[in-house]
Amino acid sequence: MAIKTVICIGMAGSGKTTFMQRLNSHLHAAKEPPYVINLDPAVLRVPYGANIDIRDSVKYKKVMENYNLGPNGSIVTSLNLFSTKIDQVIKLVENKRDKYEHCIIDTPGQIECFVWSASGSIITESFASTFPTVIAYIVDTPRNSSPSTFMSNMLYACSILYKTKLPMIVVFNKTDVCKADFARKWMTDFEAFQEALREDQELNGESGMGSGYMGSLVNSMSLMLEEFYSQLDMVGVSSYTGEGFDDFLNAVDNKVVEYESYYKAERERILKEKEEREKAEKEKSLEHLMKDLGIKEKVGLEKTSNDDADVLSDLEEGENDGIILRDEEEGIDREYTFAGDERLTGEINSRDTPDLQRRYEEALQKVAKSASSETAENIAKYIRQ
Ligand SMILES: Nc1nc2c(ncn2[C@@H]2O[C@H](COP(=O)(O)OP(=O)(O)OP(=O)(O)O)[C@@H](O)[C@H]2O)c(=O)[nH]1
Repeated sequence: MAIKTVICIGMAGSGKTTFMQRLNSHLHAAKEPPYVINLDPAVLRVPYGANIDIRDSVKYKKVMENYNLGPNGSIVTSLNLFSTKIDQVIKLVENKRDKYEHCIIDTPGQIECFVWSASGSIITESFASTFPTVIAYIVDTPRNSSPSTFMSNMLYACSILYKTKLPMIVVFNKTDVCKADFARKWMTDFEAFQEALREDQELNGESGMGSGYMGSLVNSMSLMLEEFYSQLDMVGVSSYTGEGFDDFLNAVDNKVVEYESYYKAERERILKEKEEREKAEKEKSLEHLMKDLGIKEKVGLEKTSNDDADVLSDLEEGENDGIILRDEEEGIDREYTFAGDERLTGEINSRDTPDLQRRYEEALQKVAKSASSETAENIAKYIRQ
């Protein structure tokens, strides 16, 4: 049986980590313990037992020092370094398919570092192409009770939905402080949202968010979001009390069915199209090259392909698979770490290893796009010159 994967994404402070902790204990109580992954390299304390923790592999502070980066740059670089090993992570999770029903993943609080980075896409894609994967978008309910903040958050969720092309559940967290009924109403009844906007304007006058330019922008945006809302499931939960977690798990099951029946086929179609486009481009570039060289027959086209280029991973399969003890006591044995791979941990200075930067960039490039068409284009350009 395929492991259902839930990737938790949300604005800083929305309660992702607390949600993960509660979900973990909820599944433990139901005798279905999940496989847990932490992808936040900057978090100080992980209050749940993680089976895979990025902090074991990449030392966030060392990356900051060695690469002269600020906090966000270091998070992105740590994720980049980690993503070069994602195939091994996927293999590990795959090997657990008989033991676990769910795999839950926590992501960095700096949402853009994950959602809009190349490594974030690589990690998400890798999971989504192997397991039925669902995005849980965590929202801080009390902070989103004003129509304009709500709208901004929904627009962000919308961009994530269209970026990842994965089924999404909007999780209104902290319902112990503020119930999520208003959100459900706003998402299903356009008139109710308009009414809330009007009330906001009356209450706050010109200084209110529902007034002036902002008001008309939010108004027209809410029309556009109707289509987006129709693709979503929403649940209200409290990570403090555990309220709503059964609903959340039901929503995950619904979305997994949706993933299998719609998203999977759609993803495969997009990937196939992309592959065909790249193949056509590659052949076109090679044809140019042959023309420039004055060779008439298209000899050895396959040979010039870079398909056999070095694989990302330079660790042998199975290497470092041993159980490693972590910094703090979490009551669970971590199953995987890249500790010992100095390039990842940042234990050594990049200046001492001149090829470090190059290998890192190469690895990313190989994943990001097919190198072969680019190589052919470069050769053709060079010869034309
Ligand atoms: N009342 C209430 N507070 C909550 C709930 N969930 C989280 N919090 C609080 O919200 C704050 C942020 O929670 P975190 O779990 O650290 O949020 P996060 O999204 O992981 O934070 P970053 O990783 O820093 O972005 C903490 O003070 C939590 O105690 C909840 O269900 N109810």
